[in-house]
Amino acid sequence: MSLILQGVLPAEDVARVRADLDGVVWSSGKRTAGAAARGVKENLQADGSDPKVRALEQFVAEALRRHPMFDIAARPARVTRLMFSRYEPGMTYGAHADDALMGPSEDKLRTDLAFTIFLADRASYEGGALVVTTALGEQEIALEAGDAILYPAGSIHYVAPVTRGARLAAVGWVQSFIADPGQRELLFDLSVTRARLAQAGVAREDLLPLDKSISNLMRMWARG
Ligand SMILES: O=C(O)CCC(=O)C(=O)O
Ligand SMILES: [Fe+2]
Repeated sequence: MSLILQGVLPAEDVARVRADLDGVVWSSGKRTAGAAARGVKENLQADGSDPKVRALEQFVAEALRRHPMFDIAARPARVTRLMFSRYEPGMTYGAHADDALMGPSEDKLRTDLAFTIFLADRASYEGGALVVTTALGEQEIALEAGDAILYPAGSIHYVAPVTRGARLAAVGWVQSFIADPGQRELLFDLSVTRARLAQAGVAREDLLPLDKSISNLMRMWARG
């Protein structure tokens, strides 16, 4: 399941992140690419060892975790560090599926879901859509600054070449408590329905059997 998360960062926070990123060192994205992706990855990445970049990563990661849909869509057990990427005209990231395991060798996590938080104003660049292959064909995702997409890390996807301006984004990966996408979608549907029923005024005690089912399915399926 893929999901758009609207308004992960409000406009003023996007502006702040962008201003701070203006002053950092950018180097070839090939340094952080897995073996399979190295040949097709042509972008720039902010230097993750810079404390200023690290602070920005944390700021953006906290905003993502606070988004009301992130938790029920991803059921995150662990999240990688974020990477800030920049694509200037001619830059692209060719078709690939993400590595199944990421992180330092002693502490790898399984990448169930990938996310991209778009940071550049949509009108400020051309090209640069994230294109994800789904059962229904290719889906092009180019969102407003501050919005994010959550999608299966195991899908084939690419970033279309940028033809004008600069595409700026933060990307990262999630290991979900619910590894199976079908089970995760089922829990998502139940949680969304629960929220809608509560909003429509259904009494708390009448929602208890549904709450019990959601938490017992979680208990049945969750693996840390
Ligand atoms: O920038 C994006 O939208 C996706 C980048 C990507 O596919 C990756 O870093 O593996
Ligand atoms: Fe990727």
